[in-house]
This record gives sequence, structure tokens and C-alpha cells, in this order.
Amino acid sequence: MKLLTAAQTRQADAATIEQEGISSADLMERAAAAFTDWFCQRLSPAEAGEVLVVCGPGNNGGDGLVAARLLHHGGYRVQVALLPADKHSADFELNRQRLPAAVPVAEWAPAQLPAVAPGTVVVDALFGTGLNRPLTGAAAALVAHLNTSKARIVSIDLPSGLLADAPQPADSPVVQARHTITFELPKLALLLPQNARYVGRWQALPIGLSPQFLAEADTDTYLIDVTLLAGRLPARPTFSHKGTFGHALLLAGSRGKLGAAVLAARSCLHGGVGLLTVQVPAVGYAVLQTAVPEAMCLADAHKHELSELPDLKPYNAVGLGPGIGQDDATRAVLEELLCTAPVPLVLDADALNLLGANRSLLDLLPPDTLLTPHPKEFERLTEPARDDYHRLELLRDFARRHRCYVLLKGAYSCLATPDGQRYFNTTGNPGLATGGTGDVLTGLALALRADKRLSPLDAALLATYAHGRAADLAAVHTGQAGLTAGALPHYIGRALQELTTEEF
Ligand SMILES: NC(=O)C1=CN([C@@H]2O[C@H](COP(=O)(O)OP(=O)(O)OC[C@H]3O[C@@H](n4cnc5c(N)ncnc54)[C@H](OP(=O)(O)O)[C@@H]3O)[C@@H](O)[C@H]2O)[C@H](O)CC1
Ligand SMILES: [K+]
Repeated sequence: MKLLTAAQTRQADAATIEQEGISSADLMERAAAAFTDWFCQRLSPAEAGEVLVVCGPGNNGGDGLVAARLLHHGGYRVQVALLPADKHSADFELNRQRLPAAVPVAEWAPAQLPAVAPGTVVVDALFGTGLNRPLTGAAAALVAHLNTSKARIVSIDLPSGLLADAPQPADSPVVQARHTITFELPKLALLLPQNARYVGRWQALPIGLSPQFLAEADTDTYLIDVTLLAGRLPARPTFSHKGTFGHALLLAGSRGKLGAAVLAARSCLHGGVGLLTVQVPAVGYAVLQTAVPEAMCLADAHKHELSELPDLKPYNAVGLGPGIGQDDATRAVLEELLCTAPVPLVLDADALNLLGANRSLLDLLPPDTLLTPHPKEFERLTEPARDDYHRLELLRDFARRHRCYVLLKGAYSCLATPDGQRYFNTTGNPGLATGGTGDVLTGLALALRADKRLSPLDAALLATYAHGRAADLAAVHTGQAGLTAGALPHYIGRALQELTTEEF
């Protein structure tokens, strides 16, 4: 799925209107009807009580007027508050006329903003993708009034005051919505942590925008979902053997952090790798042989941390990082690996922190290496980000400069590619915010990078999606709070199976 900018959304509207031979008012009716259906499925007229629809001067306000009409006809008690404005869009005016007289309408000027009782259901239709500057004056006053009222706010398209795809001053007035219901495709602003307090839970409702326009739209930003992944994970051939799915080497663990090596190893095996060899410090040898009998194990000569690199010839991919610590001997292993790796690399955790502490090593990164930092690890590789938008710019620049794939982990993890593309993940849940889940991702990514049938991009996309999907499958049984990294590997196979396609 593509992520479109506000400007592209307007172009999609125009293309839809032209190709279907409909009016913009028809498309507004379709969008507002989708919103109203969503609303009615969640709140009955009795549960909603008095619904306050606040409308701005443009087509976002027009959506609100249509929703007010449809809710009224659906038996809801509705009133409409209009933001004072000198001019209104044509479709706003049209739907102002269509609003039944039985629906009370009042213009809410800053001087006398009526009280909004706590818990009132408010439909925020002030501004959407047409917002082009921070709110001031009457609009800012109304937004502040709504936010302090503790109303239950659902925003149409965007929480009013939030720009669709660009940063804005941190003190800009923005509606704090419980839900944001957007149309067809999400906007970038909905995916960023700094906007979470405004956006609440978001959902994109289909409104039949031109499939041709969407297919041809030029974007460098995508969502990782099942449609994007279709066909990327081939079925496992009948006459497969262990070599078919690659032999991976995992370099992991240090004294007191051997669990990371176990988690990554188990995940790699559940990710479908053919053979796995794990090298751990000598202290971990018995642990790995016991905990992960399916993996072959090499004991590093050093007792407590990794100090040597084995011969890499037998391996199709190498993973380094989970639990390795940052001792000098381990840094030397990283440097040797970067200089000699003839195979795809997956670097995580302290391997990234070692890169951050020894920036000259970044110049040794082989092309197509996959790095999987969380935001703090990424900051150590680059610089502190001003905000989430700046962090995405840093991410794109880093991936381009070092010709690598960088997966910035978090809600909606973002994969940046060497050619400047960005992919936001759509799976996962807050249950992943627990120790060891990154190690599980590393093991899964290593398994897929060892599969010679997969491109570096496909392996990274599949690992990102399946890791979050495994968490979603697990959380059904464990709950989010009860989700542990150790439970995740058991759901990876099913997550991958859902993505496997049998070619005709
Ligand atoms: N495909 C879809 O997603 C569809 C979405 N629809 C809805 O249409 C809106 C977008 O409507 P639009 O009229 O383009 O813009 P807004 O309603 O968001 O804003 C109205 C005008 O407000 C002015 N503006 C911008 N910023 C401010 C501000 N800070 N303070 C005051 N006024 C502001 C601006 O006009 P200017 O002349 O002042 O620049 C805006 O034009 C979308 O969000 C959906 O809700 C369609 O209904 C159907 C398809
Ligand atoms: K809105």
C-alpha cells in the first residue's frame, strides 16, 4: 500500500471524480457515509447521547455536515457548531443547505464558546488535509475549548490542527482525538509517535478512490501489508533440503546476556533457516547446546565475550549483535567481519552501538547490510533528531549514504532502503515493548537473509512484517502485557505461512 501526501490525495479525488463521472459532492457523500457507518457500528444513539459536530469552512467541514445529516436520519441527537469563517467551500455550502432544519446549528465565536460537557461525543470536522498553517484565532480557541472539555472526540480525516505530512511548531493547537478516521490511505502524520496524543487510534476507510491513480501515483513511502508482500515469499519446494534455505551464522551472547543468543537462535530456526551455527563465548557453549539443540555451536576461545571470527565460507548470512557487549575484543570481531564478510550481514544491538562508538567502521559496511536499531541505537549512529520527521530524514540519508537497509524499530517500524524508499510496518502491538523482542527480530531477519531466493529488500520486509504479526498472533493467547520474547518464535512460522504464496 502506498502512502500519499495531502496534495496527492487531492489529485486522487480529482482523478476519481473524473474517471467515475461523479461530482465532488458525491465523493464527499461517500467519504462521510463511510465515516458515519463506522460511527454507528460503535455507538448507538442511546450510547452517543447528544453528538456535537464541529465544522470548519472547507470540505472537512463539509464531511461533518454530511455526517450530521446522516446521523440525524439515523436517529442520533445531533447539533452542529460552525467555526466563523468569511468563505466556505462549495460543497460545504451545498451540505449546509441539505442539513435538516431539525438539526440545531450555531456559529461558535471565541467570545462565547458554549460549555461542552465531559464525555460529550464530538465529531471534529474543522480541518483536514487542507490545513496549511498552524491554527490561530477562533479555530485555536475552539480546539483548546474542546480539548479542555474532556469530550470524546473523533476526528474526520485528521485531528484538526495537524498537518498531514509535515512537521509543525510543537505548540500548535491540535485536537486531541480518541479516534481519527481517514479515507483510503493513512497520512504520514498518523504514523509518528509525536502525534499519537492527537491521533488516538486511527483507521483508514476505503472510499473507492481511483485504483488507476493509486497504482500510478509516484511515492517513495509505503505501508508493509499483505498486499505489498504478496508473492515475495515463495512456497518451500517439495524436494527441499537443508541447503535450500541457507546456513546462517549467529554471533551472539556474552556473560550474563546469553538469553539474547538463545532467543535469536530459536527465532532463526522458526524463521525457516536450513542450518544454523551459533558462536558464543565459552561460557555459553553448554547453554546453547542445551537450549537450542537444533543449532550447531562454536565456542569462542574467550570465556565471557566474542573475540574471534570463524571461517565465514560455509555461511549464507551472518548475524551479529544480540547480547554481545561492547568490549574491545568484540569490536575487533565486528571490524574483521565488516572487512571480510562475503555474505549478507544483519547487525543489531551492541553491534550497532559499537558502530556508533567507532564511526570509522561505518565506511566498512558492505552494501545491503541490514541494521535494526531502536531509536536510541539509531541516534548513536547519527545524531539526536529534532522530531520524528527529522529522524526519518536522518534515516533515509543514512541508508542512502551507507547503501544499507535500516529498520528503525517502534510502533510502525520504518525500513529505509539504499535507494531512498521508506516502508512503514502495519503489524505488532505494545506487547513487543519487552526485553528480547529485538533479538527475535534479528534471528528472523537472519533466517530470511540466508534464504538465497529472497532479495535483501524482500527479506527485510518479510522479517519486519512477520515479526509484528507473530506478536499479534501471540497476544491473542498471552495478552499484550503477558507477551514475552520467548513466546514470539513459536508464532513466526504461522506468520510466514500466511505470507507464503503458491505460484500457479
Ligand atoms: N479522498 C479524500 O480523502 C476526501 C476527503 N475529503 C475531505 O476534504 C478535506 C479537505 O478539504 P479542503 O477543503 O481541501 O481543506 P480543509 O477542509 O482541511 O480546510 C479548509 C480550508 O481552511 C483553510 N485553512 C488552512 N489552514 C488554516 C488555518 N490554520 N486556519 C484557518 N483556515 C485554514 C484553507 O483555505 P485557505 O484559503 O485559508 O488556505 C483550507 O482550504 C479532507 O480532509 C476530507 O475531510 C472529501 O470530502 C472527499 C474525499
Ligand atoms: K478534522
